[in-house]
Amino acid sequence: MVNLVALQMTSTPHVEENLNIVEKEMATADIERDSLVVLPECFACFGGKEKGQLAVAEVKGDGIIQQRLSALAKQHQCYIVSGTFPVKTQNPDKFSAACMLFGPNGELLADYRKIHMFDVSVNDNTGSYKESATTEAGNEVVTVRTPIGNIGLAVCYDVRFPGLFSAMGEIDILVLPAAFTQRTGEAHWHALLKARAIEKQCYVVAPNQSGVHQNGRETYGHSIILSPWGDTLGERKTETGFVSASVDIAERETIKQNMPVAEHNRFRSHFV
Ligand SMILES: O=C(O)CNC(=O)[C@H](CS)NC(=O)CCC(=O)C(=O)O
Repeated sequence: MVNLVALQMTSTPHVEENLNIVEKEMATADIERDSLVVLPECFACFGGKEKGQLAVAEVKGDGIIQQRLSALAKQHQCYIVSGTFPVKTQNPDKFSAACMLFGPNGELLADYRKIHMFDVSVNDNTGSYKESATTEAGNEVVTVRTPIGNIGLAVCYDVRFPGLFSAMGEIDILVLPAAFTQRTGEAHWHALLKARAIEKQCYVVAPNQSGVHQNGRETYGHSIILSPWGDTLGERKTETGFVSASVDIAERETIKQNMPVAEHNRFRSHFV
C-alpha cells in the first residue's frame, strides 16, 4: 500500500513562514515511511508584490527551499513533491515554476517546470492573469519511476491540456499541485481532475491553495485524491491541512484489464 498525501495551504508572500507551516503540519501528522506528500503550487511564496516570487527565486540545487524540503523528506523518510517554487533562469526578469520530487534520502528525483502559462481573464476580483509576465514556461514532459510507482508531474493550468498527459505515457500516480482560482475551481476543478484520473486510469493527488491571500486573490481549496476509476478517496474543502488516502497501486491492473483504453487508443502514435 502507498500513502498519498496532499497538503492544502493559504500561502503568504513569505518563504520562511510558509516553510514553517509545512514543517509544522508534517510534524503533527503521522506521515508514514515512503508516503508521497504533495505541496500546492506556489507553496513557498504566493502573491505579495507583483514580482514577489522573482525576489525569492533560487538557483537550482542551491537554495533554502530545496535544502529544507530535502531535509524534510529525509527526516520523515518520505517522498515530497515541492508544489512549485521560483527558480532563477537566464532571464533576470523571469523565474521558472519548479516542481521537484525529493526521495526518502533527500535526493532530488525529478524537476518539472510548469509548461502552460495562465494568461487568461477570469471574472473574479483579480480579473486578468498574466503568468508569462514573470514565469518562463517549461518545455519538458517529466515522469519518474520510483519504488512506489511511476509518477507524472503537472501543475495547475496544465490540467486543461490532455496532450501533456498522453505524452506522459504509462503512469501510476499523477501529482498536480495547484493554485486554482475560486471562480474556475467552482466551474472546472473536479471535472478536469476526474477526467485525468479516468483517462489515465491512475491515482491523482491534487493539493490546491485555499482561501483569500494577502494580495486579495481567492483560491478554491478542495484539495483532492482520486482513484483510477475517478472516485474521490479524500477531499479537504477549506483551511490548511492534509488530506490522505492509503492505496494499492496494483488496483490499476484490474481496471486496465477490464477496460484497456491505452491499447484501444487509436491516436497513441500522435504523442509517444
Ligand atoms: O502567480 C501566483 O502568485 C501563483 N500562481 C498562480 O496562481 C497560477 C498562475 S497565475 N494560477 C493558475 O495557474 C490558475 C489556473 C486556474 O485556476 C485554472 O486553470 O482555472
